[in-house]
Amino acid sequence: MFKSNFEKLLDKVTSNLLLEPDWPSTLEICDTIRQKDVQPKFALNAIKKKLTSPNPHTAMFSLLVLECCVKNCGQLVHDEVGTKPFMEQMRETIKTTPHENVKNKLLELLQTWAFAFRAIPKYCAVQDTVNIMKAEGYTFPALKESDAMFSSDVAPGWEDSDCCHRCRVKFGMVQRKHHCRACGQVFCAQCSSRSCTLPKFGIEKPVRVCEACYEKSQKPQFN
Ligand SMILES: O=P(O)(O)O[C@@H]1[C@H](O)[C@H](OP(=O)(O)O)[C@@H](O)[C@H](O)[C@H]1O
Ligand SMILES: [Zn+2]
Ligand SMILES: [Zn+2]
Repeated sequence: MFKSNFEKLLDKVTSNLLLEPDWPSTLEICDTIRQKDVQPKFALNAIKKKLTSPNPHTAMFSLLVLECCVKNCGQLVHDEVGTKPFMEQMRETIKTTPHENVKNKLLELLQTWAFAFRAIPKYCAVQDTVNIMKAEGYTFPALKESDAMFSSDVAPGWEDSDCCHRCRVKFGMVQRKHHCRACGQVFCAQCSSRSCTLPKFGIEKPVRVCEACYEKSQKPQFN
């Protein structure tokens, strides 16, 4: 029977023959969702089905796929995961899974998502679910705030101007233009002499940024 690229990839990364996660294929799954080769609802239902597998590897690997999709596919996936029905199914899985590591990982994920979505009212079902489960006596692991950084954004396009966005010096033969990769504005060399990584844009190597964006990068912050 015909299997889409997404389904083939999902079978591959949740195979009980895998000894460790197949991250390249897992990220490829995120790409199929982001470029809309597969509907998020369909993809998440397929992942949820694998989550209830009696095989511990399949169940755990499908949970890692879910984690990766929430981190990398942005609103496309958040709009499904942040709903009451999805949260009900996660609660049910925690209550019924025979796999202790799956239960613990799912508790960790619910808490991370609740923190990441704390300022987004439409996803309040996540925090509500955490609150209900705490009231039911479930203990959640310590929150690792760094896990709550989702890189679903892309870096902004570059602006143009005849003067520096920060100090207003005019550009010319000597005073050259430079662009901040974080805000896309144009600056003189002195106002954009810093560099840093931009994980939220998937930029893992240090790139040129302006003073203001550099200062912001030094403080913890989430979307
Ligand atoms: O080398 P120049 O001729 O000044 O050209 C500038 C550099 O390529 C800058 O790269 P950078 O931001 O990495 O410095 C770029 O941001 C500007 O838009 C260009 O005008
Ligand atoms: Zn300047
Ligand atoms: Zn900037």
